[in-house]
Amino acid sequence: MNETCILRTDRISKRFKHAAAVDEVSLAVREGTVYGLLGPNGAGKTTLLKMIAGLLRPTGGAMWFDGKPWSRSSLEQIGALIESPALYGNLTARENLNVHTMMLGLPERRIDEVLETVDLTDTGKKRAAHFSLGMKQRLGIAIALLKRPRLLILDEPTNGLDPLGIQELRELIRSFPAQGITVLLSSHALNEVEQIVDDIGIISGGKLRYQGPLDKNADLEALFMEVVRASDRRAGAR
Ligand SMILES: Nc1ncnc2c1ncn2[C@@H]1O[C@H](COP(=O)(O)OP(=O)(O)OP(=O)(O)O)[C@@H](O)[C@H]1O
Repeated sequence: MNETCILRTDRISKRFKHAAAVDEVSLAVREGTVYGLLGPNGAGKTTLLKMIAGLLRPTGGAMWFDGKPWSRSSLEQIGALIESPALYGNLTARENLNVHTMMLGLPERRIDEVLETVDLTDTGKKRAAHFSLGMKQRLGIAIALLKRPRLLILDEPTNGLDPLGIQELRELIRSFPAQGITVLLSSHALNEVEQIVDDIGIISGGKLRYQGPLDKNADLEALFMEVVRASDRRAGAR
């Protein structure tokens, strides 16, 4: 994959005490695509995304954003929703967004723009605590979009959503590349990912086992099982 990459990691690692949660992972996320990071529970997906989003410090390797070494200033162009969105339950969607626009020093009109993008313009006086899970996710994404990121990181975005919520989120995510936003998301729901992503990376035991464009005719589940089982066998043989 030699096209322009908005993000590259070069053998990035994160060790907690003596165990490597992420072990020399080299990701290549092409600009203008949706990249799906797949892996079983505990594979290292969240840890990897947290390093890219500046929430955890790598213990090894390097990261490149937009062709330059990753630095704190890269975060001005990286939006992230990792784990559940941090919302004020007693505030409306607009009020939640207002807190963030003030903190970021952004004009208030951004609020209307992002509400429109995530289709939450009509929630009026409803407080976030009373939102459905799908609405909370979309408000979390709206917050991440406020600063107009070029890369949006979403950790398990469809987790816990009902089929309608999943469908709405899928359409939203698919609309991002056309708006100049590259998406890097993690998931273990293969059938959902299959319909959203352009490229996939399969991670297990902290290592990237496979990376490439998703072949729409290929059986993703079979590929996933093969890659993860082979890595389990290698781990068992050690
Ligand atoms: N702060 C921490 N301290 C010690 N170990 C950690 C810490 N955070 C994660 N780990 C370990 O790192 C490994 C990878 O965890 P991580 O949450 O990144 O996986 P994941 O692929 O996101 O899993 P899931 O799909 O279950 O969320 C796990 O073995 C986990 O126990």
